[in-house]
Amino acid sequence: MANPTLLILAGDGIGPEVMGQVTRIIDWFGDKRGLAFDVEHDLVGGAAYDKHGTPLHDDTMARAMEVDAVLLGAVGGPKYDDLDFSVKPERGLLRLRKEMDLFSNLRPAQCFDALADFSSLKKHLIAGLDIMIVRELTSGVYFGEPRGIFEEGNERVGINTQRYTESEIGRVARSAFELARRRGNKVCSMEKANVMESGILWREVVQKVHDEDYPDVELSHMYADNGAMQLVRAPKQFDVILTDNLFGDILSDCAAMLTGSLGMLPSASLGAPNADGRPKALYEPVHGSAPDITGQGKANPIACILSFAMALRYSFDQGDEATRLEKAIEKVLADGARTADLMGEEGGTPISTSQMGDVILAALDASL
Ligand SMILES: NC(=O)C1=CN([C@@H]2O[C@H](COP(=O)(O)OP(=O)(O)OC[C@H]3O[C@@H](n4cnc5c(N)ncnc54)[C@H](O)[C@@H]3O)[C@@H](O)[C@H]2O)C=CC1
Ligand SMILES: CC(C)CC(=O)C(=O)O
Ligand SMILES: [Mg+2]
Repeated sequence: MANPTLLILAGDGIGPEVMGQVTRIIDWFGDKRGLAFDVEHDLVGGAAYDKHGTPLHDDTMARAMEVDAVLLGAVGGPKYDDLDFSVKPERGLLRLRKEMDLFSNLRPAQCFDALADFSSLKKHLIAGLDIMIVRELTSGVYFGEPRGIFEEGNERVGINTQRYTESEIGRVARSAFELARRRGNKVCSMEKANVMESGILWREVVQKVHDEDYPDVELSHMYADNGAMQLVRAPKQFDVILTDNLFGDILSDCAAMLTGSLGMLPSASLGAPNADGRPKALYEPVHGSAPDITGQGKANPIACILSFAMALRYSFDQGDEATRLEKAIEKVLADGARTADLMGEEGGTPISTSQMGDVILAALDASL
């Protein structure tokens, strides 16, 4: 049987640095576990703009549609801040999400025991934390029309449109309920139904999908601003949080700090299952290109490595191998391995991006 195919788009800033460690881990699974992938590399974001004048070449888009999974590092950076909006690096990533129809973005926030002291919250609030944010990814205000900056009288007006159809809400709600059934069986849906019509529709559709097909799952609704507050007040009250594109973007960065660092949070962006039952999928860390630490060997590669673990689980039916990788990360953290972002007030000597890769590979070897 042919090997599964992986398209790696390392992107910009720390993207290539963290992805460098992921490729070592992919090689390890090929060498030591007989789990070989056919890996291809291509450009996205500013790197693609520099070569092709577009943040995502059509050939790259076409290949993303064909492979079994895409792994992405990060896009963007100050070098590209003044580019026309249509060719900004971030547009390359948004095009991938839209054209691959990756409507369900899974952003798990789990607190590793070894980092429970490191979070900016008190230990008892986050020890054992395990929540899953399900963020709608292909619609909402990031894509709605009209959008743009227009002349209006003697000044300019910036417009973005929050737009959701019932079917867009329904399909992501289903994915959240399905996930909840395999976890703590609870979904909290977050919107702003008090001030936005799209929020009213969101709440109605989520409730209807629940009542018709998932009555066994515990469902609650919360305004997203209260949700942000509750996430830092008592995060363990949540199991699955279901929310839209914009609120999900913000709430997941917030959830990252519950786990200690934005450098720890992975994500999976999934579409509807293909004929073979496998969804189109893109895996990427939640963080961006981190221009402030690019090129210094300081980036934490764990979010990107955990994203590959999600690929093993969700695209390749390799849940046991995903767990092996997650346990290896748990072990190195327990042994005290820390990149600079994980240094607490007590200080200590951080290890570099590649040294974090070294110790995780050693822990994988020890797992055999
Ligand atoms: N999915 C993507 O490719 C995303 C891209 N971006 C883009 O990235 C650029 C920078 O955006 P920012 O707002 O600065 O967000 P960011 O996530 O790149 O960085 C925020 C802060 O977290 C730190 N950080 C992030 N990842 C880290 C890691 N792995 N290890 C250690 N520290 C880490 C950074 O050093 C920075 O202080 C922008 O161009 C933005 O549009 C932002 C978010 C997501
Ligand atoms: C297109 C991205 C830069 C938006 C973002 O911050 C994210 O998806 O996390
Ligand atoms: Mg974000």
